[in-house]
Amino acid sequence: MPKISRGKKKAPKPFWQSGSFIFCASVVVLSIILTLEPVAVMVDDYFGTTTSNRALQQQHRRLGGMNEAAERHCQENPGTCTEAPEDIHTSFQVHLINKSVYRADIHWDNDSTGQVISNIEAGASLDLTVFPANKFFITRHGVKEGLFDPLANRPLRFEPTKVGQTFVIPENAAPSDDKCIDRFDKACQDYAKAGKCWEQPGWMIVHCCQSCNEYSPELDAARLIDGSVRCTKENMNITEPVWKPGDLDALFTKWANDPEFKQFQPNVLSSPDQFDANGLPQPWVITFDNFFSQEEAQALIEGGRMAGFDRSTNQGKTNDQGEMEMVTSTTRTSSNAWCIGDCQQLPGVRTMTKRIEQVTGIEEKNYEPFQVLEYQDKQFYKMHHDSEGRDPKPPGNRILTFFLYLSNVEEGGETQFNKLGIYVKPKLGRALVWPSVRNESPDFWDDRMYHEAMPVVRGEKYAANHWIHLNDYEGPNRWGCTGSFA
Ligand SMILES: O=C(O)CCC(=O)C(=O)O
Ligand SMILES: [Fe+2]
Repeated sequence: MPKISRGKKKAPKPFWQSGSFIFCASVVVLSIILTLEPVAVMVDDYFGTTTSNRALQQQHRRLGGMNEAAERHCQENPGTCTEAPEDIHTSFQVHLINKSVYRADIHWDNDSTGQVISNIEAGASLDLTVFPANKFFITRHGVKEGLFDPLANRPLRFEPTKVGQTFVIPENAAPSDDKCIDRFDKACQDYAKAGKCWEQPGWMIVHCCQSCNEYSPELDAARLIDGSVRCTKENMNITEPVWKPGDLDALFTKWANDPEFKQFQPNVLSSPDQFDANGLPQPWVITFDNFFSQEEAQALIEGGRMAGFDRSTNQGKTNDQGEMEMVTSTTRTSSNAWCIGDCQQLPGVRTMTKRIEQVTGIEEKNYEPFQVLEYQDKQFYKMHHDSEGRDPKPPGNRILTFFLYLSNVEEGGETQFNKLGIYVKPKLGRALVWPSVRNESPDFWDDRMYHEAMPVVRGEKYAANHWIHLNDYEGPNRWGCTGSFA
């Protein structure tokens, strides 16, 4: 199911609720009960040859009710529960070689929007375990932009039929020159017919341009597919930024001094009253040590689980359609989930956002959805900045980070501001707040605000980011103009 930005949409029936899946799951369970030894051997075999698929696993877990053994089999053998094979032993291995210059994702074609089962580096090869009738398609890594066979001008697809087959992503495979195409045949037609092109224009234009042209011609998807045409500030109605010079200082000063904020236990860790070695005023960093309840923290953690925690990614290059490639991060080993859809509606999540709106005076439309973070043993996030010099995208720079510690951590997991020498210990209920821009120029970053998450030494760390932008974020996000569809 696609992550259509921030809105709600009726999900297509997942495959594990289909008759064929139930049949498949029953076969797995029965095989395990009746012939424990061979099935165990077979599953062991699979471990070495397939990449476990966390997203799939989490979807299964979220939906619940699935037999544990069947669930494990299907998780560890991505793509194997798509069709009802007559006999579970009919699975077989095929070989995939990537001669292209692109790192590619392999999607199991589920007749919807596909399910990533593995990825393959440029120049690498891979063994895949598949079942008869499984179909696959290939995209650039991290976005669903299909790789095409340029000679045939067709998306690259493969449909294994026998053991040992080798499939090749050719040297000159590349995204199609024609950008106004449907990335998914049936799903695009179905969504466009159901009026989704206007409901979720960004996702639909980028993924289903051809169908939007056909079913909602007045949207003019063929023109808007070009990110530089679609995402202008004029089109996005971006007018007044939420902060003018001086507003940043005024807000933090109020937090530090006004009695109405005492209930949140403000604690100033750095402020312009202090001076650095060059005699320059220091930036603001503040904690509110009693900002939210345990129930609210739990709501965000649960919401994160509902949305599905995935290994954290960074944003990579932007393509012509305005999508940013998601690149698995090496500087960040944690997992995160975007609190969208049902998560966003949880009462504890609503009250948290409302409180942040109240204390900042900035409306929710300028916020990214909560990003919930999960750090297990030894996981970290190396030094980085939450914003960039001058962010040219319509929402503009992230101006403020509201960072919420959703758990206590036995040891480690501090947030360190590398240039300021400040360490903040995780504590349930504590909010750490800092600006990413300068008081005198809120559209430009403050390069002193580099920070990092120290490795968790003992225990687990849960936390959440609420990033606030200078301009409206919600509108540009709906139109696919923020670089991603989270
Ligand atoms: O986990 C932390 O302490 C900081 C995380 C962070 O900086 C981020 O997610 O951008
Ligand atoms: Fe950060």
